[in-house]
Amino acid sequence: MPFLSSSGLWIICILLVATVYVRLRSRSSRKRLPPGPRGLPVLGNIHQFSPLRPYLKFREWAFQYGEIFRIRVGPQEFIVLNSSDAADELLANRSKIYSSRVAPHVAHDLMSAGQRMLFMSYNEKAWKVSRKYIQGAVGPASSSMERFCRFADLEAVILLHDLLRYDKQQEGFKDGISTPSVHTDIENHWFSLVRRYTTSLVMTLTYGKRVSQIQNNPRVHKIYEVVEKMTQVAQPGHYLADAFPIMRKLPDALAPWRKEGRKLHNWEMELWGGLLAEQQALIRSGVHGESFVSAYLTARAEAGLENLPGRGVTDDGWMRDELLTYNAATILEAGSDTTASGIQAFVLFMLNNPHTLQKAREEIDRVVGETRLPSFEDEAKLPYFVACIKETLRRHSAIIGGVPHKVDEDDTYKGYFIPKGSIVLGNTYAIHMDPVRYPNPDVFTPERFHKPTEPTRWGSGPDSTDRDHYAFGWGRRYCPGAHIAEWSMFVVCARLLWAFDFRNPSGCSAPDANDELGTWSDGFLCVPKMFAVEWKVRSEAKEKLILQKLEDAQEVWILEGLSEVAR
Ligand code: HEM
Repeated sequence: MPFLSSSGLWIICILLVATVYVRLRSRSSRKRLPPGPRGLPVLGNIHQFSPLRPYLKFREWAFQYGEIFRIRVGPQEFIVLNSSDAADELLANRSKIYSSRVAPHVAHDLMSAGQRMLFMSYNEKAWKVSRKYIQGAVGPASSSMERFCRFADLEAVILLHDLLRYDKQQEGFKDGISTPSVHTDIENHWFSLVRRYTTSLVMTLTYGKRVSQIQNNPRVHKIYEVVEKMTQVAQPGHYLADAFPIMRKLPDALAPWRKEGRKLHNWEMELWGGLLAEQQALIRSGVHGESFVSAYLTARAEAGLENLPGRGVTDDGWMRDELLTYNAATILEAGSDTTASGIQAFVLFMLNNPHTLQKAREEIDRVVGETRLPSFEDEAKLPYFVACIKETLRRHSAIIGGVPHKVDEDDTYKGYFIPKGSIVLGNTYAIHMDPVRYPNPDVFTPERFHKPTEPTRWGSGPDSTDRDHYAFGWGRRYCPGAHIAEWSMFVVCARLLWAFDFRNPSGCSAPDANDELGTWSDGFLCVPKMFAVEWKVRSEAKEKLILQKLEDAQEVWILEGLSEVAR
């Protein structure tokens, strides 16, 4: 059978079968699908948008087709919702049937061995169990928020101190030597100091271990490498086997992605599995801090299940080791770069809008004064500053394109048929840039959210129809870490404004926040590219206070008995 040796012919056969399948399916459905651009047979619209920046094309199509449009990626139907009304109605009000996912085959089945909850279907027991525990560890319950606020308060002091020291190291800035506005080495850049803050925080909540230093810390850098790799591998269009399920039946010799996916699984498990094994050893030795994983392992051991290797959940709902380690990993991954980039984006918008920066700083100075740091308790008295954070999340949230959901049953919306199994995407970018809902959407305008006489309402309020923005998604897949993300942005950004006269180094101008391609990275996480900032402390008194708070923080770490994450 010489023809079988040609992978090209195999692929053609498969594509032909897929074409026939798609044609038959579309003929059998006489119902009215939403409008959308014409695509190619078999491939659909896959060639019409950049898989690394789909949100730009999706916004154009939103203008053209209105609040709902349909495209096809291979055989996969893709319904895009471009108004907050449509997204609220389907993804929130009808979330019982709109909360699944279409898992990318290579990223989920192979790289994650089916254990990454972000990709799991709504009806999977493993998702329900995972969601419950993650929500408990990082969600809005008062016990987790109390723990989070205690550690965030201390970690934010360390960040201030790191930036004080960082400024002193950047002699080039002070001498007026021009510094490139785009760096490639994150290791010694202030971006990594913000990453240290977010990663240490989620590491403490998850494993009871701190990250005191990010430089020369390959393990912590690897968390970011895994996120980068995973989001790249999961990108629609990256593998034909994701779009054409029939290709998954090919033998190993014709399916190079299979070997690659399994290799990636082993690579990431060196990190995640290592963290779990260390925690198990600590528990056995009786010396371990308070954390999500240690509390879970202790409870599981008390139920007589100390050793529970393997994947998934038991019949009575206990997570086996590999699912547990992936859930811990999910908190580390989802809670690190997203929040760090939110803080970096805030700094970028402040540098782009000096009058806003001045107004927010004046509010903070008025409420806080010189002799103490801004704290969580100041929130109600800082409505303009809170509005600046909301506007940052509206104008450019890290997951700018939204995370696709899948619908589990046939449905209709305003007369349009939405077939079961379609991917349904809340088009966050188009919604956030809707000129009716947000006049002059390109312009950074915190005033649109500034309501000084009303109590503070964060994006994470319970009612999705009454939200200021949609940076955290919708319905039953709504981001469980939204509260801690917003609170981190609150405490860190307030302290940055209070402590530093941050500005562009002389000879550099801030990157233009409206330059989508030049200033923001591409990919699933669309975050600011590195840019230079001079961190100049605003007064000696403030510097002294930061140094004193640093000593207090270090005493608390010792009292809490928090160990350091091994490098
Ligand atoms: C500014 C920071 C953050 C942003 C913009 C963000 C945004 C999002 C979005 C858009 C989703 C998908 C929602 C949907 O499918 O409708 C999501 C899911 C998720 N987020 Fe966040 N997030 C942030 C921070 C965090 C933090 C700090 C954590 C945890 C420590 C976290 C944990 C998760 C998890 C576990 C999911 C998956 C939920 C599921 O699939 O059921 N996120 N996030």
